[in-house]
Amino acid sequence: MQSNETPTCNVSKNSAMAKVLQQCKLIVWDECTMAHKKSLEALDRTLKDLRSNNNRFGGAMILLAGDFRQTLPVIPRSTPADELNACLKSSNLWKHVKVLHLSKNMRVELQNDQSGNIFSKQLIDIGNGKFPIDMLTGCINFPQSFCQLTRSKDELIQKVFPDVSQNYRNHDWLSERAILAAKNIDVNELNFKIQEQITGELRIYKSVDSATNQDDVVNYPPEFLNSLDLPGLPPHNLQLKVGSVVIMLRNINQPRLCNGTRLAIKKLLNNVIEATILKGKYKGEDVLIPRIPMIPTDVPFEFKRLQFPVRLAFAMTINKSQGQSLSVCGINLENPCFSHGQLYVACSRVGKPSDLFIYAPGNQTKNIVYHKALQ
Ligand SMILES: Nc1ncnc2c1ncn2[C@@H]1O[C@H](COP(=O)(O)OP(=O)(O)OP(=O)(O)O)[C@@H](O)[C@H]1O
Repeated sequence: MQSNETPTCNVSKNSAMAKVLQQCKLIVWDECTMAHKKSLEALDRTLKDLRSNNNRFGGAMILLAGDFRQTLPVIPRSTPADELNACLKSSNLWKHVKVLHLSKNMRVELQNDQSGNIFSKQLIDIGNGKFPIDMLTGCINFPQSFCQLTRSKDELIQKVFPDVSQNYRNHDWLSERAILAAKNIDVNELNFKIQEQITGELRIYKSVDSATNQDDVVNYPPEFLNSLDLPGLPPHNLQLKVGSVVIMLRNINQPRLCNGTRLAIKKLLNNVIEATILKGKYKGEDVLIPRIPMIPTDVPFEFKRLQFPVRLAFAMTINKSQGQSLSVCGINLENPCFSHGQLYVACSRVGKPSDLFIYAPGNQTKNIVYHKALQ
């Protein structure tokens, strides 16, 4: 998608994708609250053009699935107003959306746990910004009935990944647990700590970074580019062990290897990583991951990083976890949530309080909800 005012999708008229888009009757767009309004508007323009039909979306029906209590588009260095302005509800197309409600939390219901009713009500209260706030601190206190509180990060790791040095070989065990945090800095620290507990040789892959524009080469030397750790981009210094969990950062072979797929490392070779898919339809399949060039979009100049498109994923950011179900979930709130819906997304990955472990200094934290997003 281009970054101008009226972008279209990058689909040429003769491509296989164009054929699918011309013939389909229904397009399902999941996790729509995270989408930028311009991406939906780009789809509208593209479908009109490809289908030679001036009706909305070229006459196709679009099913948007999502919950506006969850996170909004990520806009670097933005204000709440920027995020609200970027979300689908601010698009001219929104007035044509017919809203249908789902009322049961199936993730909770499936657990058949006696805490179910209270837990799903507590989750909804967090999502709606109705959870009682301590007037002195502006924070919420976690009641005993809501989660298992831990006293330290080490205890959090121990509760979510008990005996990881033995259990990591069991892919079912590994696939159903993760620790979440709002910021990458906390996620990285947790990942290093957990990977340290796995035996085996640490393999280091350094990326090759270069400015793409010849005029920028002298201003942005490789050492500077190497020092940049950007969200959505693998690190320059990628340190992995066999058995570690990683997450894909790009779609390289859909539908098997998509942005967000979690895998366990099987072999760390010089030019390729072999890994096993942990969840979903292709669970258990071994795949090969090559190094690919990646160009980040949120820096004021263009540069390219040649690296394996993966990050460690024993821990991941709350935004990355949206859409996933977990059997055991840890949340590190040392740095509190900083944007709409993050606490609700994090707490609602599991179906019962005994599977939710939280580390929050003072047992309290901020719950950020933009009420305008819920109207
Ligand atoms: N109608 C249903 N009957 C039985 N199980 C269901 C039903 N709907 C959902 N589930 C189960 O509930 C869990 C959560 O479902 P799903 O991931 O589709 O929810 P979601 O609304 O997309 O959640 P989120 O957006 O918070 O990630 C899954 O394990 C799914 O299989």
